[in-house]
Amino acid sequence: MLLENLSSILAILWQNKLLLSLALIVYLLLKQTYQFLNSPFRAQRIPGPFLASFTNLYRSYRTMTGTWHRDIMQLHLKYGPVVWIAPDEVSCSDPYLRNVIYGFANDKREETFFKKAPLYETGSVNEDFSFLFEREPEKARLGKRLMSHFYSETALSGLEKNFDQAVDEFVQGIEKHVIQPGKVCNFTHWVEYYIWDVTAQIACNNSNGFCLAGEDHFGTLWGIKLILSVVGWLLPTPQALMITTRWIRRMLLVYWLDQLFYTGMGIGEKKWKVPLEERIDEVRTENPDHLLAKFHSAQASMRDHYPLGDTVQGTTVQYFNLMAGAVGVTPHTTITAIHNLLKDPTALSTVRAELAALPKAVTFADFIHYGGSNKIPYLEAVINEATRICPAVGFSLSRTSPPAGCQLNQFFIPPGYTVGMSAWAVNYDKGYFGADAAEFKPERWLGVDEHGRKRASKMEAGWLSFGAGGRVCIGRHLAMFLMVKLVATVVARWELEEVEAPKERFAMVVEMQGMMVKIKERAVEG
Ligand code: HEM
Repeated sequence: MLLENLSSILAILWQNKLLLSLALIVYLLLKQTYQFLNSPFRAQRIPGPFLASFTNLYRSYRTMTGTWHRDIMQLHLKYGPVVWIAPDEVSCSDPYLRNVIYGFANDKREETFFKKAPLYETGSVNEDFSFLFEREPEKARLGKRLMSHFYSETALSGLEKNFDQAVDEFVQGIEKHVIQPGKVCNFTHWVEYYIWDVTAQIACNNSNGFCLAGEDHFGTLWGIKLILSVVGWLLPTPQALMITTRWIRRMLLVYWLDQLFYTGMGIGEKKWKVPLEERIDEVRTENPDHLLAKFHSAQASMRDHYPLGDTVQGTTVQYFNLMAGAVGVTPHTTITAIHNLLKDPTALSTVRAELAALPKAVTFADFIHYGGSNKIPYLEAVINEATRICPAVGFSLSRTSPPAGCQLNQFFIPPGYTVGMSAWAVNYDKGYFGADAAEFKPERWLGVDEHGRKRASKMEAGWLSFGAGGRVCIGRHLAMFLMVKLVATVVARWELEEVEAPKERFAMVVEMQGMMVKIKERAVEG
């Protein structure tokens, strides 16, 4: 009887599409209302905008408009350090709570360890290990043990000639295509060309020639941005995971993914004629010291944990992680550093004086901390400050509240709910970084404070630009290397006149789009 009634209701709804849509809307409203009324966040009166506590659409809409990184700062200014930002998620901005959420995993910490939230799965497109999107702490630890040392200062220093080759090509490219009277160029694009060229250099010992040509071959850079934007838009939308599988997501992006790998491995437009596996074998056999060969050789050790994955896909996932971090993220911090130096003539001349005191162009040995002596502390402070003031990873680093739940100030977050921090909200905290937290001030990274503690250590213990704890960015040394070489070259050689300031746009990364400049040779005294 019940079944008969139900099937006749369904039949009526199916015949009347308007009624069906209305029924769906009523169902969703009832579900959201039930979830809202029973939320532990409501019971504890965690503050936040009503719409955000009721529906994910609030955050999705703000993400699509490209302003979420600034919106979340405003929410914290208005509502305090813990804010209800989505039906099952709170955001926290208090730097002192950073180590509660982003600790290290170990066997004894299962009850209190915060795993990456399910939304990270949105970026997973196959069965292989991905640093960025893996949620299981044990697997992430394995990946770090096997592969993060590829990105250590020492390992990267061994590839310095590849960085220098890309810098040379950048200089040649700017001299050939840009330095002409009155010519205005999109400098954001040029920094992207340089970082893409370095990436291909250190992974494949291959000169991709973007800088020499002064253009993005085959829409490759556009492809990386497209992939990151799509993933960024889908991250705050849990429905994306309900209606897609890894396979569907891969099929949606496969053209652009393959384009990236083939271009990175130096065969661009001939790509469909050469099987990916063959090309990887060629490149890694010829260049065993470069990153692609290392990604490939680590695959055998991953197989016990990823029996469904395979060596070619596993290698390309590592290459994608490198491209996303380097080409997707680092240009925008570099642009922030240069933009702020142009606005601050004193800082610019301090950097120039520091570089002029070096016997030759800056080398990694001039500034690495491990076993090295830092000869360019001010330039390093400029880059750190740019990374603090404009954290290019703009989304909340969401985690799942652990089996024991967690205490965030006066609020208890039960297990299974999502908690996260946005570097934009954390890095501007006046209580931690000072009343001038919103200002670009490299000096805050230098010297010691009134208690004799290194200022840089305090900054690093509070900021969130590279994440924190067990899932901290593995590419931060690479990012520094990329930025130091480029910023040093630009400010030492040329005068830049900013014709149009860069414009911020949030997708997953906060891009600094369209910094338009005129460039001319610099007259150096003596
Ligand atoms: C200025 C440049 C960069 C910034 C601001 C940055 C920022 C971040 C942040 C905030 C995280 C933490 C994500 C999370 O907890 O969910 C992260 C993770 C990561 N970054 Fe970076 N990154 C940068 C450059 C790079 C580069 C050059 C690479 C290249 C290898 C890279 C690779 C990664 C990877 C693979 C992870 C995931 C680590 C894990 O979850 O275990 N990043 N990055």
